[in-house]
Amino acid sequence: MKIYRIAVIPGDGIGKEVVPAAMAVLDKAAQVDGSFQFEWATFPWGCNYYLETGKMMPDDGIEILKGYDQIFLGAVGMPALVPDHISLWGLLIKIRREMQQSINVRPAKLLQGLPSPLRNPNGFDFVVVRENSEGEYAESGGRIHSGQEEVAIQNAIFTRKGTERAMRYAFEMAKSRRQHVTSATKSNGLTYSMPFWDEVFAEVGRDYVEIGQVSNHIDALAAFLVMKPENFDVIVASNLFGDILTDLGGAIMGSIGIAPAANLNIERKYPSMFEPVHGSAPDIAGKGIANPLGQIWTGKMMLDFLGYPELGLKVLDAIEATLAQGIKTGDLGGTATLQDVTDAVLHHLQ
Ligand SMILES: NC(=O)C1=CN([C@@H]2O[C@H](COP(=O)(O)OP(=O)(O)OC[C@H]3O[C@@H](n4cnc5c(N)ncnc54)[C@H](O)[C@@H]3O)[C@@H](O)[C@H]2O)C=CC1
Ligand SMILES: CC(=O)C(=O)O
Ligand SMILES: [K+]
Ligand SMILES: [Mn+2]
Repeated sequence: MKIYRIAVIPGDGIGKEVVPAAMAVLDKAAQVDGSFQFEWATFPWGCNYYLETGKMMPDDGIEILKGYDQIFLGAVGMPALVPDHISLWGLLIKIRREMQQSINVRPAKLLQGLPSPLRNPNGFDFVVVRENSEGEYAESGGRIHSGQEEVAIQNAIFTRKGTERAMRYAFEMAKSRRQHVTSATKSNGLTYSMPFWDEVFAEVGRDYVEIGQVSNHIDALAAFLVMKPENFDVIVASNLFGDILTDLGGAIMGSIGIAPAANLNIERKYPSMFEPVHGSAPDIAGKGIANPLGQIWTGKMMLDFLGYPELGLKVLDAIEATLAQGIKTGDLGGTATLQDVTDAVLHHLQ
């Protein structure tokens, strides 16, 4: 029997609730398949750990994680007690960087059984390929002076290597989808990074003449996702633009609580990390009412990456069957608890 050793980091807030729910679904999926099992190792890293030790994870945390096949993470952040830039950069973004998880794949589509808040969702089905290692999220800059004289500088870093890597990944993905890539730009406002981004998109695009290719400014693109989301297939975006577009992707599905994501080390040299789009949702944490579907769909993406796409589809079918039954948490307008939804998914997964 094949064993997958998965490092689990529930993290903070609702991460602690949705992760065990998704683990139960993944264990059931493994049972349905019958050829493999998960062996979970849970690490209590996050903001409570920080409040006790002064660190979000131990100094050898990255080395520990390298010993596992993949990482399954919930969410990080306890903004009332730990500043967000400390908590996220000390754990989530640190893992993304040090494990060279350079691509963040975030699908969004109209689900069976879940009406979109859009009047005309037109069966939209797109994937955002978010550059995940650089761009606007760069530890480059500083703060000087204080009071009225204070200055803050935040640099964005775009390398040819990182930019090209994200774009090639997007074009390759489009080959097995609907043959179209949209690039999110803002070259009318950002005078260095985005003209460079556009040039690299045009260059890489020449290797994929059979794939449709369009650039949209990020502001217009955000509006198009609301007005005609069906026009998009693969969207390639920088780190910040991709971050914003994918909360929007969740919202037009029905809730950011269902949006999944995968931080991929595409070279498969280090573990990849599977964590949903949403954060730790402090406003609803600890009540048992968080939507576990984003974390469960994220688990489906881990199954895909491990080489079980048909099993992954069964998980997505079970999610849709649950929604079609009307078993929905409060973010989707329902009254079901996290446990009700998880039980229904487990029931439908046969
Ligand atoms: N990848 C990560 O670990 C992320 C962490 N964060 C962190 O999470 C904390 C809260 O950030 P926010 O900006 O409030 O974003 P958030 O995604 O945690 O929450 C935004 C809104 O969506 C709702 N929501 C999110 N997930 C839900 C779910 N599964 N079920 C039902 N409702 C859900 C929340 O209740 C809240 O009203 C901060 O510390 C932030 O830095 C934020 C985004 C991503
Ligand atoms: C940090 C964050 O919001 C994200 O990676 O989606
Ligand atoms: K998350
Ligand atoms: Mn985000």
